[in-house]
Amino acid sequence: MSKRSLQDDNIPYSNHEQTKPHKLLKTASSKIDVSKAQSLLLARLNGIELPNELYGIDKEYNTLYKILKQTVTSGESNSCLIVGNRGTGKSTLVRTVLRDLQDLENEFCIVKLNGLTEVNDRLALNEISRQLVSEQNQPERSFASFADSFDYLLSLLKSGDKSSLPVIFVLDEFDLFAQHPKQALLYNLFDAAQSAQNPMAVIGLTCRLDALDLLEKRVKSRFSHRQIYLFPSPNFGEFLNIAKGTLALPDDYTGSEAFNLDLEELFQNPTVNGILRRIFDISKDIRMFQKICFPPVCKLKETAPFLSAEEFTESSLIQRADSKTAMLKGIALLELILIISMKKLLEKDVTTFNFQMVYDEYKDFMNRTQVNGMGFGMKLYKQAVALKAFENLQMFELVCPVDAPGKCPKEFRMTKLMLEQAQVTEAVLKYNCSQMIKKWATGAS
Ligand SMILES: Nc1ncnc2c1ncn2[C@@H]1O[C@H](COP(=O)(O)OP(=O)(O)OP(=O)(O)O)[C@@H](O)[C@H]1O
Repeated sequence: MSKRSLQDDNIPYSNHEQTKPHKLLKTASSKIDVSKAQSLLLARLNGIELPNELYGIDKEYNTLYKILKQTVTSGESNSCLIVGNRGTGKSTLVRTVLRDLQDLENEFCIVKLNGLTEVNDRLALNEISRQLVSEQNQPERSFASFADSFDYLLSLLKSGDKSSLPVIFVLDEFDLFAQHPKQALLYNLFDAAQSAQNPMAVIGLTCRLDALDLLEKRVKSRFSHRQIYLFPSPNFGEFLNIAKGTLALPDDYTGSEAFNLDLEELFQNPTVNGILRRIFDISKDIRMFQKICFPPVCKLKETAPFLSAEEFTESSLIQRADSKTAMLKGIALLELILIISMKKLLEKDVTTFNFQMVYDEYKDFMNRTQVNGMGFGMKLYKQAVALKAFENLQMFELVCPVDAPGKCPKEFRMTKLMLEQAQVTEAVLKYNCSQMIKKWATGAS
């Protein structure tokens, strides 16, 4: 079960007293089964394997475990909605509870549906029947109509020896099921759960806080109104624990002790800590960190069995590359120079500008470099040519008008740059152009 974070609230990890990994232990027991460890970590990153532990959601775990245990052991029907942002651990929570329930003696069936794939009630019913049929070893059947299908499903639930088997329905992307016409599936499921024909639990997972409001009155009245809320990690310590939990090896893995000690060390590395801090500050989205983990995990090998901080840095830079900066790689030099001119205007607190102002800035730069005799082999383009380049930037939506065109001539229409100054600097530094332009863009000239 989950372990509480030992960190205090809102205290960065680096401020804590940390147990230094024992270098000797690391070298002495570095015999790690790398390919097994790599497969496990990749399975975790892909959401196939569950993490070692759940962090910070003990209460929610207990609530759900209690609800489902009652269904499995005492035959009580129930329904519950788990609400939380993307990546807050809804599926992980449900899967962990279901896994732990399987340790009990009692048998039960699980039916998993997803609103993204079961886009209408007919498909959902076929899927329910398919899963129940395969669970209960009954011959597969095809259905001509919705009614047939639902009748067959109910007969599976009600009749025969197997009728006593509790069924747990897990409805991922629950809000999408509410968009099905008449909400027939939800109505029938909640109705069956409420009328206790057969022990069953209906668990809905959703990101929408207003999911309940999407239900029709007759559906809502059959729902138990139990809701479990999950939130993103409230403090950096917990976020670090979840991130570390994704990469830690279970104790029964060969060399897990050395690997986990090295992991501790890695998380104390200022660069890796900085990457995590940035993700925590921006979005608290653990999946963003997991994306960064793929290349370092893929590069594990017998000769390099530990995760490397350099790989994390490189991978995070690739993940951070945004599409606009990437787009700037392919633009013409004149277009880039116009963008730098706009950046120069932004530096002077001029946030909206027309072509004429941008061209003047460009002309100024060219004159300065020519006068000092430091030309970089580029002549001053005529205004008409520069205007064409400016229009190209508008076409790429890197520059956008601030108001309706009206009768104002093109050169004087006010526009704004759709890039951050940092994005421009980053793009210029990567662009194959003269040092003089780079210096100008970075403010050194
Ligand atoms: N409290 C937690 N403890 C351990 N791991 C967690 C926790 N919360 C999230 N994770 C990890 O974050 C990842 C995303 O979690 P999960 O898939 O359960 O999110 P979700 O809320 O179901 O997202 P979605 O709404 O997109 O389906 C998983 O790899 C999971 O292991």
